Amino acid sequence: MPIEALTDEERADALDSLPDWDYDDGRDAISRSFTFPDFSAAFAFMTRVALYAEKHDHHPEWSNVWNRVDILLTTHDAGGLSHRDVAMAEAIEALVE
Ligand SMILES: C[C@H](O)[C@H](O)[C@H]1CNC2=NC(N)=NC(=O)C2=N1
Repeated sequence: MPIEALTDEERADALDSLPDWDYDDGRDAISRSFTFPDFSAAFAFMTRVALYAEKHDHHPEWSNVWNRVDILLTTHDAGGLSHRDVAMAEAIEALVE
């Protein structure tokens, strides 16, 4: 079964439930920046996200500069935002709590 992008209604609900994430209209993606006390903490966070990504076969677009990690989530196989991105954003939120 191919992965489907979210419907407009599903997308609106997802964005409501993820208030700290920005919506990128051009990419049909969500993004958020995280800052940590130092590189070590940022990289530890990335390691935890990476483990989630491998387990769920869903991978972030991201970059890291010292204590900052910028994450963008979209589903390449769906050409836009899917339930996989929402699940990953929720998992990331739980990781940083
Ligand atoms: C073959 C493999 O299952 C796919 O390429 C997976 C891997 N990780 C992925 N990650 C993301 N973000 N989108 C995808 O469509 C995707 N597809």
